[in-house]
Amino acid sequence: MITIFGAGAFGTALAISLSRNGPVTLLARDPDHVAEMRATRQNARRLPGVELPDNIAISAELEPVSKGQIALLSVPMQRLRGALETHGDALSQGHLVACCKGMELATGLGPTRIIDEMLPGTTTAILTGPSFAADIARGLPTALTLACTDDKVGEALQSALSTANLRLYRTTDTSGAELGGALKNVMAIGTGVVMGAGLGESARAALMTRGFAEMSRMAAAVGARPETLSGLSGFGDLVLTCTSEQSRNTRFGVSLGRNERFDPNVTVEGAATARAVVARAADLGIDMPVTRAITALINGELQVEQAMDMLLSRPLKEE
Ligand SMILES: NC(=O)C1=CN([C@@H]2O[C@H](COP(=O)(O)OP(=O)(O)OC[C@H]3O[C@@H](n4cnc5c(N)ncnc54)[C@H](O)[C@@H]3O)[C@@H](O)[C@H]2O)C=CC1
Ligand SMILES: O=C(CO)COP(=O)(O)O
Repeated sequence: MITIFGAGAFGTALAISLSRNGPVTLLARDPDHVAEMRATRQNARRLPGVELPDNIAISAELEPVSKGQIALLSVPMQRLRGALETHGDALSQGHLVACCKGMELATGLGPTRIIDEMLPGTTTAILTGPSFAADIARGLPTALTLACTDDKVGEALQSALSTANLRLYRTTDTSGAELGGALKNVMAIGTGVVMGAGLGESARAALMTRGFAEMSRMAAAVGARPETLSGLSGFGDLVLTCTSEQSRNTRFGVSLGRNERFDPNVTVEGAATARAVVARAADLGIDMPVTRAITALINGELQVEQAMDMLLSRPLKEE
């Protein structure tokens, strides 16, 4: 039995996909949400229009996870620590797989580092890569990265979490995998701004490419492997997120580029993460001008024209 903690779009999509392999428990924190999903066999709040198969048990009560049992943590990044503070005891025996993308604002840590800090001694892993929840839920073909520092556990997780339509590639480089997923969301806000402000597809390609250079720079500074960044969790997810309006980060950026309001209830991981990345880059002593410009736009400190001037007026240099 796999436990999925967090009944948002992604947790629900993973529950649907994994229910092909066997029974799954999907945990929502709001009892009314649980009642709704049980009655309608849909998660209308987060992933409307997709049926929840019968072998998904829906609950608001987290039963203690037994030794070696798999638990996926699919809550937004900035909520992960709080969720572990509340439910750490019940989760501590399991193989925990973070399913969130981002960097914690207060500490600059990624999800596997937070799990390590909160539950020392647990084997942690992260499932990340290019995938929209709606695609996974519909059973469309998807490939993701499963990163786990313990390769034996990683192999078991890879096999348990792959399905006929969901193909997992394995690595032990958790820091590279979580960094790629965090930074691509920041770049997606930037490319959204470019498209929203009408700056064109050429500018979008330039931002993605120079953004990828910054992702690689930070990855090198923290000891992540370059091939992780050029794989599904880095380059792959950058391409998907920056080129599709299915992405909430992209849509948020488009609104920003058009000076339009954006629904504050929509999860936009890249916004808080951008601020965390700027602080982390300063600590590491690395230059990330694209990230800085995007963060200033998010913070309302720069207008689009000023951000473009700032980037375009930098000294010319070698690629
Ligand atoms: N939606 C997508 O297509 C994908 C999302 N992700 C990642 O998955 C993570 C979750 O995103 P979504 O599911 O899309 O967000 P969402 O906004 O659809 O849902 C978030 C869910 O987390 C729950 N939650 C928040 N705090 C909680 C807590 N303390 N305890 C229990 N539940 C809590 C909320 O009630 C909500 O149901 C994010 O980091 C996102 O980047 C990754 C790949 C695809
Ligand atoms: O992570 C995702 C795609 O891989 C989902 O992107 P958004 O969070 O921007 O919707």
